[in-house]
Amino acid sequence: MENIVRLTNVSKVFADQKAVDNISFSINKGEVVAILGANGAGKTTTILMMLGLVRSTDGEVMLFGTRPNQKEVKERIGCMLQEVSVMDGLRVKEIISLVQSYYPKPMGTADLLAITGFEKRDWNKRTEKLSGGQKRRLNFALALAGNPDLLFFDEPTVGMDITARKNFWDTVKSLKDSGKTIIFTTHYLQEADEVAERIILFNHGSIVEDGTPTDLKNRLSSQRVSFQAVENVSLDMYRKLPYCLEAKQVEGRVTLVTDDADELLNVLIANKLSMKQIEVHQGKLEEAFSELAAKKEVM
Ligand SMILES: Nc1ncnc2c1ncn2[C@@H]1O[C@H](COP(=O)(O)OP(=O)(O)OP(=O)(O)O)[C@@H](O)[C@H]1O
Repeated sequence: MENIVRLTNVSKVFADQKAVDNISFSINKGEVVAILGANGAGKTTTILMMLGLVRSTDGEVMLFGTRPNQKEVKERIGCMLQEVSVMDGLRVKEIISLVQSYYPKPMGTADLLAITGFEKRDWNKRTEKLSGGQKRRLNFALALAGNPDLLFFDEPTVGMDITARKNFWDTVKSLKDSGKTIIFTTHYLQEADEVAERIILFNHGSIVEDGTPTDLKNRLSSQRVSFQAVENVSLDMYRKLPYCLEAKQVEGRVTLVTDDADELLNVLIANKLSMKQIEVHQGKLEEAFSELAAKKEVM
């Protein structure tokens, strides 16, 4: 597996503020990774260090086995940052062909149009005439113009409507399928849950969790097993079962809260409890985060 990003004991101090505190992680080719955390947790600073735009105070940041500020790295990365700023006075097609010209193997204009969903009639517009959504689309096109192997998106869907957001993430999935590595931040947890294969969770400059969305949900949130009770069994009986944390009943349907739904189902079956219409509900990422918030002051 080709290593694309490696951070080793990286810290960043701004004046008297420790923004990033001794973090380490590595990312392999083709991974789609979400960096999550509350405002000010250190996500953007970490991305800027990976882009070579901010120097770490301590530790080592390596991209493609070398320093991020090297030309051969810059030719392989693309980014869409939070601040939307594009050069005024140029037409969309001019700024795109300018950026394409910086790269040895840029993405073709037809592909860029198709991937970013730019309307051909907007291609001739001057950038200052673009709407907010069109400016974000232009930033997306500029991130892809060099046909990079590694893409960074810092809160890419802020200000996008629901359709634009869905199209954006569908595109990200197809970029992943074409072998690109993608790192993004978002405050929309559902996006991270649906798109990311891995979540790195920041809290006050440190990494507090690193795993798949399912890992995080299993580790941090409770699952529920619910069923239609066939026999009249008291809730206290369920509460005494191993792996059952809580039991409640609404209109004949029993819901058991558990930290291991598989084991609890085994126990229910071993106890020959008759059940109909069994459902297992996994916790949501929001619940996992609330649980962490209670424990570690995250989000
Ligand atoms: N250039 C800077 N100078 C001084 N302090 C900074 C600078 N950039 C970031 N910080 C501070 O570092 C901390 C981490 O900021 P960062 O922007 O990395 O957080 P974030 O997780 O991206 O937050 P958000 O979700 O709000 O974008 C914050 O306390 C912030 O005020």
